[in-house]
Amino acid sequence: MSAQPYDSHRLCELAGELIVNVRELAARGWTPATSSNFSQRIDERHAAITVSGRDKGRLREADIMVVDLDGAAVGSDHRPSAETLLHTQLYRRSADIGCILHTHSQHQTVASRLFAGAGHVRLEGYELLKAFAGNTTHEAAVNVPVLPNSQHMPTLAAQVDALLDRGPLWGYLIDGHGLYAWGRDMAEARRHLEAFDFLLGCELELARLTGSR
Ligand SMILES: CSCCC(=O)C(=O)COP(=O)(O)O
Ligand SMILES: [Zn+2]
Repeated sequence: MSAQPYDSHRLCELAGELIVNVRELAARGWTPATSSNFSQRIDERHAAITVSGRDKGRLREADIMVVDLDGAAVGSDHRPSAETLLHTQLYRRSADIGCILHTHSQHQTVASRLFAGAGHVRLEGYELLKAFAGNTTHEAAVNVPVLPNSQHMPTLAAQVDALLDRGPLWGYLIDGHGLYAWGRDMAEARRHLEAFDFLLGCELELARLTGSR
């Protein structure tokens, strides 16, 4: 029997962390109807990712599989997330990215619709902007890009690559779809995801109260 081409202890640890965190996010209603996908980097060539179509609220070890950074399944007959390329492109692009969280919360989805025309949501003046790694002041604005939705992952991946060429990025929205957020590890990715969701909720509420959109 050939050994796995990755550290299986590390996979076990990462899978356990994914299960706990994904279930918590699902309990908030951020992963409706089997939507959303989640991954963690195992090493420079492999990532653990959710199997396509699984109920993220009941995630268990069998719902997590390994892919290489081209998105091909490693040692599994399951189909990885339909959006695997959006994960692997980020792992390929930066060795600093260790965890990627994609959710479909109502804030994320409604904000993506409302701001699709503008192409981004400008987050400015919030103390919580300091939640984003490297942001030391509430004075720095963060633009969350909104990409047109597509079922063609290479099209989306090319747009994300172009955004990354322009400067630091912690996440992006896809119109009518949801949010991708990432970080060095689960804790940082989750902090970014939660900050985005909260701040998008603030923008929606402000738009409602002021009738500005
Ligand atoms: C029913 S949700 C449609 C697909 C999607 O957007 C998603 O996040 C889940 O896809 P996966 O293949 O990762 O289950
Ligand atoms: Zn999705």
